[in-house]
This record gives sequence, C-alpha cells and structure tokens, in this order.
Amino acid sequence: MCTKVLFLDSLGNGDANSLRSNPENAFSDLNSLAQSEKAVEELLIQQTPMQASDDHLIEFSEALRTVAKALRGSAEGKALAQAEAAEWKRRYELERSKNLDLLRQAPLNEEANSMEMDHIAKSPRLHVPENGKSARYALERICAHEVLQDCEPNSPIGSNNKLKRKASFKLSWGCKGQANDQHKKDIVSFESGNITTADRSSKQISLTWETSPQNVLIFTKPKSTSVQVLSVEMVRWLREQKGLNVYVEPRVKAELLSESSSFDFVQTWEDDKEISLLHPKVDLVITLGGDGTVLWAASMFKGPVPPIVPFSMGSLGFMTPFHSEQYRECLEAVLKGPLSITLRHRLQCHIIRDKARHDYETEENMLVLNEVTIDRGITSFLTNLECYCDNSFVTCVQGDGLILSTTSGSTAYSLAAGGSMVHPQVPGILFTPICPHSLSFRPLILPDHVTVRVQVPFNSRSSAWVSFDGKGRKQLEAGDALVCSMAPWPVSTACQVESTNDFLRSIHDGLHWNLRKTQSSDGPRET
Ligand SMILES: NC(=O)c1ccc[n+]([C@@H]2O[C@H](COP(=O)([O-])OP(=O)(O)OC[C@H]3O[C@@H](n4cnc5c(N)ncnc54)[C@H](O)[C@@H]3O)[C@@H](O)[C@H]2O)c1
Ligand SMILES: Nc1ncnc2c1ncn2[C@@H]1O[C@H](COP(=O)(O)OP(=O)(O)OP(=O)(O)O)[C@@H](O)[C@H]1O
Repeated sequence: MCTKVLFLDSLGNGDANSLRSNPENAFSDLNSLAQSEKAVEELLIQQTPMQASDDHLIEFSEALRTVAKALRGSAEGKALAQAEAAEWKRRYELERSKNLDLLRQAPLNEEANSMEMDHIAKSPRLHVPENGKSARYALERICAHEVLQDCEPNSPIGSNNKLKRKASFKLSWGCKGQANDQHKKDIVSFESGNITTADRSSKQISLTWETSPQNVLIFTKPKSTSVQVLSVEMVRWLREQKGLNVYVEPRVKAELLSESSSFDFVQTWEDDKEISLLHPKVDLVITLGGDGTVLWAASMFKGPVPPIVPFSMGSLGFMTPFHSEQYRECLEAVLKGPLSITLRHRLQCHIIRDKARHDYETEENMLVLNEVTIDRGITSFLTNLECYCDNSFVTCVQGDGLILSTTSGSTAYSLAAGGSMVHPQVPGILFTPICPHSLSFRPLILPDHVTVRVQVPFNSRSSAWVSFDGKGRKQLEAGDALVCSMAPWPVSTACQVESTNDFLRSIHDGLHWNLRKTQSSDGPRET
C-alpha cells in the first residue's frame, strides 16, 4: 500500500507539475510518462492474484491508468504545438526581416525604378526633407513630400506630354486650424525623470503646392451614365480652362473618343505594367463614383499615392466628401491650395503558403485601404483561425471569419460586423470577428506597429478565403497564413472642410448615427 501511495505521488503530482512548470521538457516528460504508464500496467499484473477481491483498489488502479494516459495525451499535444510554434516563429522572423529589408530598400527601389525609367526621367531628384533626414525616414514618418522632379515624359503613358515637371508640394501639421511647420519628432519626452507627451501623434494635415499641379488622373465608376456625362465635362474643363494634362483609364479614353475625336489629347496606358509609372507623373487623382472608386484608385498604386480628390457619385460617401455639382469651385480651390487632407493608413498583407519551402516563394504584397477579410467562403463549416500578434497568441476565431481593418475601413465591413467606428486619422488595426460562435468575443483595436498573423491550423476542417478590400479572393489551405502590418504608403484624400468635420458629417449623413427625436421639455423635471 505504501509503495502505491508513493507511486501515485510521483506520477500524479511530480510529472504533471513538471509539465506545467517547464513546457520545454515536454518530450522528456513524455518519455517518463510512458514509463510510468508501463509501470502501472506491470503493477496491476503483479498484484491482481493477491488483491483480486479488493474492488476499490482495482478501481483506483484503473483511475491511475486513465490519468497517466490523459497526461501522456496532453504532453504529446504540447510537444506538437511547441514544434509547430517554433516553426512559425522561424517563418515569422524571416518574414519580419524581409519586410524590414523591403522598407530599407524603399528609397533604393525608387532610385532603381527611376533608373529603369531613365528614358522618361532624365534627372530624378529625391526631395530631401528640410531636417536633412533620409527619404526613407521621411517615408516612415509620413511627414515629408517625396517628389520626383524634372520627369521627362517620353513613355507610352506620357507620349503626348509637353510638360516636364511633377508638381512639388509640402505638408504641414497644424492644430485647431493653426499651421505648425515644426512638427516635433518626439511624441513622448523624458526630462528630469518626468514622462510627458510633447506632441500629438496625429494632427490635421495641410497640403500646400510649391509648384502648380499639371497632370491629373481621373478614375471613374464604370457603367454609370451620370458619371460618364460628368467625366466628359470635367475633362474638357480641366484642359480648356486649366490647361492641365489629363490621364484616364483606357476604357474611359474610348468612351471620350466615342463622344468626340477632340479628346485625343487625353492620355492613357495600354499595358497594366505601365500603371506602375503613374505615380512619378501624376500630381493629383480625381475619383468620380462612390467609396469603391476611391478603393479602386488606391489599389492602382502599390507604393506612394498622389493626393486624391474624391467626388461623390454613389449612394454613400464616407471617403467622398466633394459634391459633383460644384466640381469647378472645388477643383479651383484644390489646385490653388492649401488643402486639408486626411492621411488614410493602408495595410500590407501577404500570404505564406505552407507548401512554400523558401523565403522567396511568398506571394505578392497586397495593399488595402479598408480591410483584409478572412472568411469561410462557400463552405458551411466554421472557420478556425489561429491569430497571433507579434508572435503572441491572440485567440482562435471560430465563426464566419475575421476582419483586419484600417481605421478608414472601420465604417465599412468592420462596422457591419460590430466593430467600433474610428476616426480615419487614428493609426491602428481593427481586429473584428464575423459572427463568432462565442458569447464573449469583443472586437479589438491593436496599435499600428504590430504584425498580425492569421493561420489556418493544420487540423482545420476546412480552408478559408481571403479578400482584399472586397476583391481578389484567394484560398487559404490548412497550414497557410496571412501576415498583415501597417503599410508605409498612406492614401491622402482631400477634405471638404477638415478631417474631423468630414468624418462626423459622413457618419451623420451616411449612417444617420445616433439619430433620435429630442425629448420634449414638456414633462417631469429634476427638482
Ligand atoms: N456587410 C458589409 O457591410 C460588407 C460586406 C462586404 C463588403 N463590404 C465592404 O465593401 C467594401 C468594398 O466596397 P465596394 O464599393 O468596392 O463594394 P460594393 O459596391 O459592394 O459596396 C460596398 C458598400 O460599402 C461602402 N463602403 C466602402 N468603403 C467604405 C468605408 N470606408 N466606409 C463606409 N462605407 C464604405 C460602399 O460605399 C458601399 O456602399 C469592402 O472593402 C467592405 O468594407 C461590406
Ligand atoms: N475605375 C473603375 N474600374 C473598375 N471598377 C471600378 C472602378 N471604380 C469603381 N469600380 C468598382 O465599381 C463598384 C461600385 O463602385 P462605387 O462604390 O464607387 O459606386 P457605388 O456602388 O455607386 O457607390 P455606393 O456604394 O456609395 O452607392 C465597386 O465594386 C468598385 O470596385
């Protein structure tokens, strides 16, 4: 009996505790558990003839065996999970260093690009910010204008172009309408042992043209008669009254030419590859449509994006504050400047396939202005998505899916799934579940510096589907993961009034937010 009690202690307490306290030892614990389990078997065989009548003892031994088995199962599971976590950590580190490299190379790539485009840009000069920091620093801080100047348009895109400069502009940070050029770099200061917030991280931003914009690119919502009518009128006005170069999509050029052959001055591109050459040429983008047209325009720029002036020609307009009826006045004001802008953050996401064996086998980076959604697609199974934030486990999403949204996207799909509405100027990533099968899953808002990884576990019953701003669906198989972080290239959209006023107007007009009849004063009062 005494032997049995000692044995119980060493199996039930000793082993389980060591598993809890030191999960690194899961494999060695697994061995000792297997040995202990074997010992239980042997003990039972040895003692059965002597104590066959002792029912309690037999029951007790059975229970011991069950406990030993359960502990073994749990240790096995733990060992597997640890191996899997170590593999993911390795991939994550690779991923992170690749992203950092990409960021480091950003200015180099620009230079490489410009060399590649030598025939169109004879002497591209990166405009170095006043504080003398590098262009990469400026990109990270989204506080300087990085402008290619002296472009000589000679490419198919610019074949008719006689104007040679991309307009230069500067951005300044102001507070409550006051301009403040000395935007401080340090948000938190630490002096004499006191931590103080020296500056706000985000302020109203104002764009001032240093040279006049001359090249305007217009994106229009397809298959809309009213948009087509307006685009004909606007293109003519921009050319005849403002003397600007106008670029449009190939579809729109065809529409314009079918209207009149006098539109042959309008420039376009033939090959989608030429779209990457747009940014160095275009000073300003105009969109005619709804929010979807702004998303479409932003998706054309895989790096920096020229300022966008969005005209509302849809039913809802969260990102489209300008009224198309007053397009002349609006554009006059924008072309003259200064203009308030909303700097809308984008997310960069990409998929890492389980079957990819090499770092270079990753898929193309996708940039989203609203959100990336991982959902169950057409399958009727629950999605099972393991989510990590900078390698810390966040949660497992079991439900219809998950939305990783920008703050601009907070009023779109994320809102419909119960996420908070967040001012677009707030930097952050919204983590919003879609129909979670849980009573306690609330949406989260994560800071802008984190990297989120969403993984379909190997034992998942079904695959999941990813979509980017509601488009470009891709399947995520078991073992695949989506990695998402804040992109260094925001989208600046012109404001009607200023960022906060525009945001509040959009939620009032677009969603009738908190609309309630005011209670009458005719009734009982506090005495
Ligand atoms: N249940 C939903 O609410 C739901 C479902 C799918 C997609 N979406 C949204 O649709 C977007 C794609 O838009 P689309 O126009 O190409 O598709 P769409 O034509 O299907 O329109 C979707 C609607 O979402 C609105 N919308 C888009 N971005 C918005 C934003 N930032 N704030 C407020 N409303 C916004 C549009 O104005 C439009 O009314 C996706 O990024 C996603 O956010 C919403
Ligand atoms: N230039 C474009 N080329 C191709 N597709 C586009 C273009 N502009 C917009 N789209 C697509 O057309 C669809 C509708 O566009 P948009 O949201 O701008 O108009 P809308 O549906 O009338 O707006 P709202 O939803 O506010 O009523 C979107 O899916 C969008 O991606």
